Amino acid sequence: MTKLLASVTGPEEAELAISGGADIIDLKDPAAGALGAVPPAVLAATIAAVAGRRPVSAVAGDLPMQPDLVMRAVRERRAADFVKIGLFPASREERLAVIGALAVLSREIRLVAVFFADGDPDFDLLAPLAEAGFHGAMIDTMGKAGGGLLSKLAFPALSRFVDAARANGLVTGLAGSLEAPDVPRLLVLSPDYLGFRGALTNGARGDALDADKVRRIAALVAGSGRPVEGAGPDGAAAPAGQPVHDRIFVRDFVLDIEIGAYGHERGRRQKVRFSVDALIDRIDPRNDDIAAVYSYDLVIDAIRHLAERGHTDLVETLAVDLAATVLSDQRVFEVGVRVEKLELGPGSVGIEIIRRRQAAGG
Ligand SMILES: O=C[C@H](O)COP(=O)(O)O
Repeated sequence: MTKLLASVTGPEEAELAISGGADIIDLKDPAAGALGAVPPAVLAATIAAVAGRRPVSAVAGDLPMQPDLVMRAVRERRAADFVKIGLFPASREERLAVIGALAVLSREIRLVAVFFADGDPDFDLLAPLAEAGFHGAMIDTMGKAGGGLLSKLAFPALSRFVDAARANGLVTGLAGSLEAPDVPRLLVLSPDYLGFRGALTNGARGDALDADKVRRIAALVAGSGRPVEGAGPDGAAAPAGQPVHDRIFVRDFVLDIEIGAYGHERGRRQKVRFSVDALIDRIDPRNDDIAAVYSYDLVIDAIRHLAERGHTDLVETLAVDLAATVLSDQRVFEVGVRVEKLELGPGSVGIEIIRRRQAAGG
């Protein structure tokens, strides 16, 4: 299950984060950069205040890729349960030198490497990180303006990161100006944790933490916040004679995809148009919560994911796989998928399928 990592500035905010439901207390000075470090004394005070109720992580700081500097910063924070080290922009050799030097500390300190979506992330470093004994790897953003993680790294790339990190035995985390609507989308990837700072305050990243904001994000990460009390299993009860389901749709979504059974269709991409209609539980007007709805974002992410998985011979396969992904969300009752190839003639050719959730036990 995905956990909530909350970045805090010290003992007081740690207390708020714990009361709001955070699973990991991550010490950071937001005013000092993406991975701005707090002094070791603040780390010690926070560890004492948290008193083992939650794991505490500390960041090493926004440091250049110089082994001596990074080693010193990590050693100073060895009291933390995890120390996060940013893989800031540098040559591969420079980053490898830092990773190699840290191997000696990985026996006594759980190290987590932080890639930056907007800082030349090199996922080929996941294997060297695992060899050096790192405990985990996460992605964050260096810049905190101009959009969050999903605007800086596409969903398929994030999916590849989570899969590759896991294949290397690393714990995985995603962060970077994440907002509430990002949570259900990223939960699809089942990262070990999602990290937040900005969304846990009442304003900017540097403002004070707000326990209610933590609570809301914690509920989303836990996958709760679905129908409100008394709404019944299908959301708001439908008045007699009215439909019990609503429909969300994505229409005419065109992507370039490697598809086709003919030889001339291999090794190239062609335009494919997707339209999806999903019947979902009737929307409950009392529950204005992103967690309560099955969002079209989830459909779009699923389409993009399919488009990046490599060559597929048949549109039928794409349609069936997309329908299965959409239906795998318990909030979807029935799905219609239309997949059309657009470059085989003056019109379009393709397939349209409808799939319905099997009744429980059926
Ligand atoms: O480790 C998580 C970060 O502190 C995320 O901060 P942010 O949500 O403000 O980008």
